[in-house]
Amino acid sequence: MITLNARPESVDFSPERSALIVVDMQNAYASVGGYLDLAGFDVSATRPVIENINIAVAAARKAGMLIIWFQNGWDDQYVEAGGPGSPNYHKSNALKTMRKRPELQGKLLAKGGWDYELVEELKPQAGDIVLPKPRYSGFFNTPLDSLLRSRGIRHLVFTGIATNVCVESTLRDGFFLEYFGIVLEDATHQAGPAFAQQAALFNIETFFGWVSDVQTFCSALAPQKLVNIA
Ligand SMILES: C/C(=C/NC(N)=O)C(=O)O
Repeated sequence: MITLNARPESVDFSPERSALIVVDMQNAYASVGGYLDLAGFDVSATRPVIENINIAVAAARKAGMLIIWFQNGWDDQYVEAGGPGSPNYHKSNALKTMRKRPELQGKLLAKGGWDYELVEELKPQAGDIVLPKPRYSGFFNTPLDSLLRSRGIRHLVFTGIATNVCVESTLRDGFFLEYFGIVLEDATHQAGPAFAQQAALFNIETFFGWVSDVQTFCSALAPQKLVNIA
């Protein structure tokens, strides 16, 4: 068992029974020219988040944790997005942006396109799981729950974008399914103003889970050996 310093209190977890979840680190959410940028959200501070995710992934992999990469989006005809009968059709800013700018139709969050791809700095490796998801929560219409249950996984460590949308949605659903959710705050970024990040983290640490950071996570997984030089 490893003890991770976190807010509001430390959490004990076993790396073999935990997964590191990387939420939607696609060009859509982290790159200039991607969906969030085109829809008017600020993506200028996402580079350090990508670096921190790489650090957390390397440490988790070394410690024997399962790595799960989510990719949010739909087929290029947007059948999976739902038509006017779906709230997603009305609330998705990607779908709204494409209705406003028809030249983007088929480009935003469409499987097979650049917007849907993971950013080039992040590369899943053999043994990792890459899961497409059609809605904000990674538990909805995906095999996530059975993949986790069949491996005896109880703790989910979250990184990715956006803290206040897909990260929080997935962590909340996980809470209801009896998973322990932990967010590494400096490996996440919000969609919207800075207060959205603060509000999501407040909700998580107060009601649904725990909040820590990448350095603390890495130190917990690979504690430095103390050398007695006296
Ligand atoms: C706003 C948004 C967030 N997605 C996410 N990955 O958190 C969207 O998909 O429209």
